[in-house]
Amino acid sequence: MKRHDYITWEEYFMGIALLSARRSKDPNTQVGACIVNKDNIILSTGYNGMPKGCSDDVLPWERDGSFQDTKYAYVCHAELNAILNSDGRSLADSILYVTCFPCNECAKAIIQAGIKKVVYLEDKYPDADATQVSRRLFKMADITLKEFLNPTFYSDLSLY
Ligand SMILES: Nc1ccn([C@H]2C[C@H](O)[C@@H](COP(=O)(O)O)O2)c(=O)n1
Ligand SMILES: [Zn+2]
Repeated sequence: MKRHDYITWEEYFMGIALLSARRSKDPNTQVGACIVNKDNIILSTGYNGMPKGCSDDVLPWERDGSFQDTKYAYVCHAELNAILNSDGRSLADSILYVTCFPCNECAKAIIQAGIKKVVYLEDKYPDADATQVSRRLFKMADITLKEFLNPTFYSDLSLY
């Protein structure tokens, strides 16, 4: 008889997003993303990090300071990296699994890429302007938003 306690597709893809986040060098917030098509095939993954060829030993990881001296000016977000890592595969009607709610810049890229659903784990900055703008854009663009809720699964895996 087959086993029945296997993980769901959602748990599997969010698990991959969580594992991707562990590649991030960001000392404060590690974010991972996984994009999947309607046949449950993984199209791409990504995590937040400095652009290719730009040393993450040289660029700043600080949160505070002048624009040029903080990470925010340089870091590529996990969602954008996942979109750019898709290597020409169509992302039309795909689903994005991401460990942190997308910012407004990523929301624009998500919409333009044709992603139709965003499953997120944590809404870390719910009151931030970037989050409010994202929610507004997702609503207008008819993107489905779903919060992923399954703390037991992740504490079992010690991934989160
Ligand atoms: N949806 C998101 C949100 C944030 N990030 C990245 C950008 C930074 O590397 C980090 C946030 O840093 P914090 O302000 O929390 O110190 O996470 C992302 O990739 N995707
Ligand atoms: Zn973003």
